Amino acid sequence: MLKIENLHARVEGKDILKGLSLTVNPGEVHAIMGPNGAGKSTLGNVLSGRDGYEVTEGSVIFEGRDLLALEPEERAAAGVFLAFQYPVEIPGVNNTYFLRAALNAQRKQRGEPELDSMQFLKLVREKLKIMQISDELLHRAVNEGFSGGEKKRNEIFQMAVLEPKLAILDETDSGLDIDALKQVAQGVNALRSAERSFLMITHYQRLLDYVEPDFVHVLADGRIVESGDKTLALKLEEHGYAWLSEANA
Ligand SMILES: Nc1ncnc2c1ncn2[C@@H]1O[C@H](COP(=O)(O)OP(=O)(O)OP(=O)(O)O)[C@@H](O)[C@H]1O
Repeated sequence: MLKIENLHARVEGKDILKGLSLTVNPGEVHAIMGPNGAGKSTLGNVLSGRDGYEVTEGSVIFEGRDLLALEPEERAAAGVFLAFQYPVEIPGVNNTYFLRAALNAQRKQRGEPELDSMQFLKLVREKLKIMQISDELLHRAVNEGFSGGEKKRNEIFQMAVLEPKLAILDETDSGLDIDALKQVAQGVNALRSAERSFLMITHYQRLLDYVEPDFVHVLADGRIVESGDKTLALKLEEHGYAWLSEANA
């Protein structure tokens, strides 16, 4: 589904990704861990096509297509979703309206018919049920005045509605209380399927107690330096990243 080879990327003239390679097959959940400033968010931003990130070398093939050649909205329509580390507030824009506009823009790009308000409402109700969340946040402006946890839950709800093929979650667990963490994890698990893959950027192994990854990778200094199963996350929790450099020395 996703094949990243020797990816190099630069931000503001600074090299951040320095030869990152990663393959994700359909249905797999990959956790990306690593020290602060290693380039984890940069990876998510490069994949989603955010402005200001310059790819200087390497390739990214997504479902047989050159992802880097696509515009951000084409990537979204192709099924790439990024849940932001810091979700943005859009004052004055109703959350439900925003979601419907986003979904319909993607459907239009794919040549699918747009959903009218009744069809959309039906979809929203289904998703609210699956995600086990109340509709209270939907009536407010996008993320405006939302608590940190509410913003993260809203991101997961957006993901549920947009039904991406590849979901990149950038520290979606940070700042969540225990109940919200379980709720977000439950949402992710409900969306796991044989066709949908996840890249979960996280600092904490506790998320992985609830969403069991198929693979755990350590991203350090712009590349993947170690990969393993979920026991790798437990070792990192116990010993920290220094252990890895010592073990590899
Ligand atoms: N827009 C930008 N302008 C300047 N430097 C940037 C920009 N975006 C990222 N960087 C730099 O790139 C490096 C990698 O940042 P990135 O956010 O990808 O790291 P990270 O692994 O996600 O870190 P954290 O765990 O702290 O969230 C950092 O040194 C950061 O300061």
